[in-house]
Amino acid sequence: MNTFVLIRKLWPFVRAYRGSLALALLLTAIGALLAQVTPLVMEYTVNTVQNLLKKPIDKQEVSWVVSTLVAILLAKELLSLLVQLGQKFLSDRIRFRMAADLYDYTIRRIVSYHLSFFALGQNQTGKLEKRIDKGIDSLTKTVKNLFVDIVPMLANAAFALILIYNKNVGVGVVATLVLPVYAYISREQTHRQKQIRRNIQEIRENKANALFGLLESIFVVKSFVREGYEQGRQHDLNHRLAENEIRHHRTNYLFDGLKSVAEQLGIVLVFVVTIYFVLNRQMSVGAILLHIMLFNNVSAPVRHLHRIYDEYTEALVYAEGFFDMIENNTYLLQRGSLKTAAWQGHFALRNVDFVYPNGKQALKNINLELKPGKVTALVGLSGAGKSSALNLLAGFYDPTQGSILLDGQPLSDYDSEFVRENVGLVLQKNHIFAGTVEENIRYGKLDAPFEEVVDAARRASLHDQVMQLPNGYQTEARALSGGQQQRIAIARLFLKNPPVLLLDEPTASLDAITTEQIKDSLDAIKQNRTVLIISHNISQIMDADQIYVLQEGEVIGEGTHESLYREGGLYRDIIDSNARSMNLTRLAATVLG
Ligand SMILES: Nc1ncnc2c1ncn2[C@@H]1O[C@H](COP(=O)(O)OP(=O)(O)OP(=O)(O)O)[C@@H](O)[C@H]1O
Repeated sequence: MNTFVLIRKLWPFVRAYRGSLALALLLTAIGALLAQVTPLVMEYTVNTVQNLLKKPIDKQEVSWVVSTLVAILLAKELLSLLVQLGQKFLSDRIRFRMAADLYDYTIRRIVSYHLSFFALGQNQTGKLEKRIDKGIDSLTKTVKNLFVDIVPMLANAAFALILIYNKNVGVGVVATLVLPVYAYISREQTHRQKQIRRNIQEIRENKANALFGLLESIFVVKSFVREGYEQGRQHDLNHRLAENEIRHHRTNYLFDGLKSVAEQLGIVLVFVVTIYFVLNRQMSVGAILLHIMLFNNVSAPVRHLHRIYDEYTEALVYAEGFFDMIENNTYLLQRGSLKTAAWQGHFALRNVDFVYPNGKQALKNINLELKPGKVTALVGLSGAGKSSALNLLAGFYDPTQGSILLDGQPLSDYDSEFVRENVGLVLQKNHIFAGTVEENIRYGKLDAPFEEVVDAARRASLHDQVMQLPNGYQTEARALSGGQQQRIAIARLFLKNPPVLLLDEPTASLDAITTEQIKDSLDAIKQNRTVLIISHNISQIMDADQIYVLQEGEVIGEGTHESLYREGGLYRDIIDSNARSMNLTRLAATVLG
């Protein structure tokens, strides 16, 4: 990414603050002019003092000259202070507000992406978090550097150079000569740092991700006594980062030293040339002080310019990853605008192939239908592609080949929010947010009164257990057991009350009695809805109106429980295994007597 592209991408975010920017630039010009006052006053002082020394001391004249100079210097300092305060205030306002806008925009973009975006290795939680944070931080710094720091510095250096040239072209040329040397050293420095910076960025992302992973899996780490192994993995990353940081800093010190030499050389040259003119009586003694101070006004900003350039090149590296992430239209849900009141909820997959972003083909030439008001079940061994099919129906992913129809129209023609509003999901791993039980259930219907939340919890066989908790519905939901969390997800679904239900192992982590209660509740809300259920629990499968048997991503059988069982094959094997694992003979003998 180059500067032009970066400014073009940043401009939409900066535009809102163009008034503040213009004001900051105005203050900049005033500040740069003020910075030249001191050298001029010093030149005048030296020359005046020299003239005063040539004649007998006139106390009145001396005190007038001294008080005037003190007044000018104090007034200049006061004005400079006000200008700097104004600049800092404006710069902070632009920076922090723009950071907030960038965060808003990033969140809006990211939550609208397809799940396939989050399935990519480079987009794991920790890495994304680091990229967003570092990206926004670098960009806001860049705006401050570009619009608030660089311009004042350049203005200051330019005004000082103009003044030097105005005084003497020879001294001006000497002062200017140092600049290309400076620029060359800075460019070399940046060039050498580029790859190191990329390494640092990559390691930082991996480190954040590894730390997230470690904290998330702390139970597994402890149960397998893998503390030492995990420490080793973190240690490698930390040390690789440390080595790169050391190389980065070492290069900086070296080049900073070179630049300091160039600057000192400049001062010596300006000094020598000015002395030459002074001794030839072409300049006053005050010119020595004036030129040295003006040269300082040229070199000081240039010295800072490198810091800015440095931060800027770092920002370019981070900006690249950041904009790649927030401008990724490939993962934006491309959906139409269709919304229909005559919703039937008839879904159909037609010759659907689906390949995950990592290249794994999960579905091959799938044809299946979810009929309105009917219960459809997907059965198959682990990894057969059942959840993948459900993900496609929920619109989380798009098929690689083939089409998904909803009431005869391609699913992609529908407004995606409209479809998701009408579809309720209970997944294998139901995410419970940080928050109370009440907040987590209410997520199904944000404006639901408390009574409705309680009613949903009752239907999900959760209410009684919640009431036994010391803080009832105000208990932190993540502190509940796996089965209780599963029921929070089911209560959430009851509250949402959608016409289509997609259930992936809805009772996976529940005990037998709760499973039966939930089954009854689900049976009650299944009436007149389109339902898809995936379950390894045969009692939930047998009642389905239509069952599809999946094997290695393909539909290998369809029908009712009875017809599929008669056909034999995988379905029969699954049912028989289920029956055997339940030890049906003994169970029947004890239960039925
Ligand atoms: N996010 C993913 N990225 C890549 N491959 C995936 C992803 N999710 C699933 N797969 C792969 O796709 C195939 C089908 O997985 P899927 O989860 O659909 O199976 P399933 O029938 O639901 O299995 P289970 O009964 O164990 O839940 C598997 O081989 C799995 O490894």
